[in-house]
Amino acid sequence: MTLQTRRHPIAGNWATLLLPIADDDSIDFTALAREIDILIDARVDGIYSNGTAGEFHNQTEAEYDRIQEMLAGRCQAAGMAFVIGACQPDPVIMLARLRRAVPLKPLAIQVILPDWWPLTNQEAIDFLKRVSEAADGIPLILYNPPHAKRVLSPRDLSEVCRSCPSVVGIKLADGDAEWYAEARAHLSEFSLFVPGHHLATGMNAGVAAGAFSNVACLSPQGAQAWTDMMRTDIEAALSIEKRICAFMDDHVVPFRRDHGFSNAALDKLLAAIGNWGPVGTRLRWPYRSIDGQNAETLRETAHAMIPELFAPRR
Ligand SMILES: CC(=O)N[C@H]1[C@H]([C@H](O)[C@H](O)CO)O[C@](O)(C(=O)O)C[C@@H]1O
Repeated sequence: MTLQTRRHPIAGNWATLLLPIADDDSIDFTALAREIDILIDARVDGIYSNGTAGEFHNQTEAEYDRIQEMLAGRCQAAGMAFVIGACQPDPVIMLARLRRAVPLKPLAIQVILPDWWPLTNQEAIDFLKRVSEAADGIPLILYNPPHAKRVLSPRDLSEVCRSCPSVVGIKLADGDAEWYAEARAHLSEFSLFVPGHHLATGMNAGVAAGAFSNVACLSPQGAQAWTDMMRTDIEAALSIEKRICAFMDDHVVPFRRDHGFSNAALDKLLAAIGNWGPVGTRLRWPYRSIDGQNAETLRETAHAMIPELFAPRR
């Protein structure tokens, strides 16, 4: 694979699977199947499992298998692109999850760097090399979230990923103008995935290929229309982004900043505000969930601030 060809066509608006959790803390697989079908009908660019919002860090191996088989089966039947998250803080479990994802033939597999003791760059390279071999030709996306034990700079990411040709994309948090300049300098050969609410900025900067997106949590179909708009009218998309960011800053981020809720709790709140499918706000023990009543209150605010995300499909 040459530097020019590594940028994989995988791009655009990716909707995350959020786990419907029943009162007894079990996963409601009937609701999960319905959720997948709704996302397929929303005609998003793709669906992915087991990001942070999909609570990959809090499920059994049997549950992991059942989620991935359900996603793969329904997406393949509908011709919908899908990505599997094999992410797990423990490298041995992560490698085993990846091996079980390979036969399901996802478009790509997401992994994180092992996340208990932080890896050196050389250890990260060794990890990605073994993972690449096990992936058997399926492209990899490295997920380096802002809350990782080690958040790598664009320069370090380039050093780590360059020698592993299977790594075609990186999902990360973006930053200021200096970060964008560094990303342009070091990471142009990779497909970069930025936070959903910064996608127009990332695309306008020529840096982002897409997002595994919190905006899709709020409205899968609205996020898709907004993403499509970026290709035809970036100025209009940027102006919508300003209002999305204002909504997040004023009404969603305070749950984390002031009350300590997790990112997954925020993403589930967004889905409950959007009210598009059978996803409640409940997270699995021991994580705290945001009371669903907040979604009822914030729905009107979201519709007033960003009506474009809730407009019926044209
Ligand atoms: C703000 C935002 O878009 N958050 C999204 C993040 C970011 O894309 C990622 O952390 C890179 O910053 O990915 C997820 O957590 C995920 O993996 O489940 C979904 C979540 O909605």
